[in-house]
Amino acid sequence: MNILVTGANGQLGREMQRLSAVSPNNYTFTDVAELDVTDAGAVRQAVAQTRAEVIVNCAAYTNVERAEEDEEAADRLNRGAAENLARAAEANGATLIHVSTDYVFDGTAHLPYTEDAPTAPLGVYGRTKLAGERAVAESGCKYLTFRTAWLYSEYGNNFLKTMLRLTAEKERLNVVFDQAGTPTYAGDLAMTIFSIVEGGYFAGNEGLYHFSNEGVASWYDFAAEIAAAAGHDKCRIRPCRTAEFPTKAARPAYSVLDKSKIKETFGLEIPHWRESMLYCLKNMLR
Ligand SMILES: NC(=O)C1=CN([C@@H]2O[C@H](COP(=O)(O)OP(=O)(O)OC[C@H]3O[C@@H](n4cnc5c(N)ncnc54)[C@H](OP(=O)(O)O)[C@@H]3O)[C@@H](O)[C@H]2O)C=CC1
Ligand SMILES: Cc1cn([C@H]2C[C@H](O)[C@@H](COP(=O)(O)OP(=O)(O)O[C@H]3O[C@@H](C)C(=O)[C@@H](O)[C@H]3O)O2)c(=O)[nH]c1=O
Repeated sequence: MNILVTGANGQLGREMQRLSAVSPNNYTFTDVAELDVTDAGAVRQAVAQTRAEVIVNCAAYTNVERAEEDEEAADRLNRGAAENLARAAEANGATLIHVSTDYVFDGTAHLPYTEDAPTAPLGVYGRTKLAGERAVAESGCKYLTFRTAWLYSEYGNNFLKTMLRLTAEKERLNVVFDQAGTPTYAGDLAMTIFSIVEGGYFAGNEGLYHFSNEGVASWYDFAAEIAAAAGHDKCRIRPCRTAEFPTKAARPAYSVLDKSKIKETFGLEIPHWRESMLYCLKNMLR
C-alpha cells in the first residue's frame, strides 16, 4: 500500500515517521520543502505520482495566537490545503486522513462533546480548521477526520515544552485553571492512525471521529503535573482566571471530547493523559 504523509516534520508527522519504520507498506513523507500543500497542482501531481491509496494530512497552521493576525495564511493552510488534498484524493480514489481540533467548539458545554455536537469556533484557528473539515466532507472523497486536542510530543512547539522551560527558569508562573480539556500525546494519536491505516480499517469506516487521551485537566493541572514530574519544584505555579492571562485568541473554557465512537468502531483502548505525559517526559529527559 502507498501512503503519502504531508506536514511530516510536525509533532504528529514525526510520530508517524517513527512508527512507519516497522511497516511493510510504502510511506512517502513530505513537508513544505517537498510538497507545499497549499499548491493545488503540486498536490494533484504528488498524489498521482506516488499512487497514494491513503493520504495522511499532518500539515496545518497551528499558531493560535498568530492566526488572529494572519487569517489569510491560516485559511490557506487549514482550509485551502485540506480542500486541495481532498480533491486529489477524490480524483485518485484515495482515502484522506485529516486532523482537526477541539477549538471548533465554543466551550459552553459541560459534558464531553460528541461528533454531532454543534460547532461554534471562537477564533481564527478554530474557524479555519472547521472550514477545512467541511471542505473535506463536501469534496466527495473517502475520508476519516480525527478531531483531537491539546497535542504535545517530544518534537516541535507545545505546552509541555513551554512549561518545562518556564518552570525551570521562573520562580512564579500563572496558569489558567478555567479552561478544561485533555492533554493528548501525539504518539498516541499517531499510533491510532497508523493502526487504522496498516490494518486497512479505514475502508468502510469513513467519517468524523474524536480522539484524545483519557481524562480531563485544566491547563493549570497539566502545568502542575509537568513541573512535578520534571522535579521543577522551585517554581510556584498559581492557578489564574483566563481574564488574568490576556491573549489575542479566545479559547474554549471546556473542550473535552467524547471518544465513544472511535473506541467502539476500532476497538481502541486509550491511555490516561497522565500516563502518556510521563512516557513522553521520560523519552525527553533521558
Ligand atoms: N498542536 C496541537 O495542540 C493540536 C493540533 N491539532 C491538529 O493536529 C494536526 C497536527 O498538528 P501538529 O503536529 O501539532 O502540527 P505542527 O504545527 O507541529 O506541524 C505542522 C507541519 O506542517 C508544516 N507545514 C506548514 N506549512 C506547510 C505547507 N504549506 N505545506 C506542507 N507542510 C506545511 C509545518 O512546517 P513549519 O513548522 O515549517 O511551518 C509543520 O511541519 C493539525 O491538523 C492540527 O490542527 C489538533 C488539536 C491540537
Ligand atoms: C504559556 C502560558 C499559557 N497559559 C494559557 C494560555 C492558554 O489559555 C492556555 C494554552 O496555552 P497555549 O497557547 O500554549 O496553547 P494553544 O496554542 O491554545 O493550544 C491549542 O493549540 C491548537 C493548535 C489546538 O488545536 C488546541 O487543541 C490547543 O492544543 O494556557 C497560561 O495560563 N500561562 C502560561 O504561562
